[in-house]
Amino acid sequence: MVENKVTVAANHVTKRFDLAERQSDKVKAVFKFWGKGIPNFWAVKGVSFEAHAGETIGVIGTNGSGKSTLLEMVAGLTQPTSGQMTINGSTSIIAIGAGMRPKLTGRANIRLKALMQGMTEKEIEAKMDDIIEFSELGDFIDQPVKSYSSGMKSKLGFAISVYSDADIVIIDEALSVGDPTFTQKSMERTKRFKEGGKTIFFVSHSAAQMRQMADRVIWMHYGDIRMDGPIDEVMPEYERFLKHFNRFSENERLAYQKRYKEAQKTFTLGHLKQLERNRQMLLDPSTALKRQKENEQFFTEGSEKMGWFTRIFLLVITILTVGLMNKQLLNMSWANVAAHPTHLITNFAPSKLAQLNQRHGRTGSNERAETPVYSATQNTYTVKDGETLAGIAEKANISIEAIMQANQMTDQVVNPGQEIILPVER
Ligand SMILES: Nc1ncnc2c1ncn2[C@@H]1O[C@H](COP(=O)(O)OP(=O)(O)OP(=O)(O)O)[C@@H](O)[C@H]1O
Repeated sequence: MVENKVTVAANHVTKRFDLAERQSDKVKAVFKFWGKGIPNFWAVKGVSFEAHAGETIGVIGTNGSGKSTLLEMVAGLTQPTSGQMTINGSTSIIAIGAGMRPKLTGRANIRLKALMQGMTEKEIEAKMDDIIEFSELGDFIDQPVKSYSSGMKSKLGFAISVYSDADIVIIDEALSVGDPTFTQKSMERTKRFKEGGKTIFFVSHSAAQMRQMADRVIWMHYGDIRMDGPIDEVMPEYERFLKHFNRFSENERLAYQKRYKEAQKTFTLGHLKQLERNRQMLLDPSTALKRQKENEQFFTEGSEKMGWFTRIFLLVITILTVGLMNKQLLNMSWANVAAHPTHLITNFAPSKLAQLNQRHGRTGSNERAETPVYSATQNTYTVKDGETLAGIAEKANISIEAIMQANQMTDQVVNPGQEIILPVER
């Protein structure tokens, strides 16, 4: 039976955002396998549900509870951090301005979105007039979308989706900004989707719209599913919560939100795994271990999947590469590479590299440089009391410039006890 077909299956799905504000934090985020230092925020904390063909599922929750993040994962616009989101069919999301190119006209956006949803040019041409008529945008269809009001964007998005024939339609608050006549017309159309066996996810803060549209409701609460069930069971509970929440004083409300948001920052996949283990034990202790093993994959994220062996292997490769570059570029011995591992970095400024290239006889035009070539296969020399750079240069029969170049010195000051490189002319 069509109605029993599972179209969406979410299995312990999470979504983590990095709260990295500064650029340096973002650079650190690239090296995630080091793992620490970037504050996390878990917008979705391990949700599981199944949706079927012919179901209209309302998604409710206070602001920031994770509704849009969850549905963006259903639409495939963003990937879960961990867990599994299985989508069985094509998807279409209608959110205010979602997927619209603001600089293109309404008509061009229709064409683009329809192409992305797999329609052929011929199909688009055949449906174009109907889509424009449904959108009620009239002459504005040839104006850039950036000039549209949010209601107009929503009308355009809705009109495109009505004709896209996707199996899973996600309506994320798109009906909250249109005028009542358009909203009513769109709701009627959505009901027809349902009759056609599509799965509809419907987000709205309007209890009346929810009651008119949905037969089942998922209540999102700070990244968790607080309730999932028939509308007659979930809506009264949600309304009771809202009534209670709205009676809070400003301070009580802030404290409540802070407590939950804090839990979203300190959440870990280990914690989720433990909760699931406990749940399995309560359900059936005899199969709990088996289930635990089957579910293991859902509690690791991409970067965590990198085992310790891989991490150590990568570390060794990185050290060897930097060492080899030091040796080749700076002509250092392995002993010197070990003694000055950061030498390459301090030499890496473009001007320094140019100096090095010159030192190695490499010029931009691949010609050999005329200037003497010094090798940093050095003698190191310890500056004695009262010695000057000029005196050392004279004794060693090397120019002051060559010594300064080999040691990246910006002035001629040397101090007793300081180790300097005396380069050898090749
Ligand atoms: N790119 C992002 N980076 C950091 N945090 C984000 C990002 N996107 C969303 N969030 C946070 O994730 C949480 C969930 O956001 P989401 O938009 O999914 O909530 P919502 O339930 O749809 O809210 P609303 O009803 O206001 O639309 C919020 O606390 C939000 O601040």
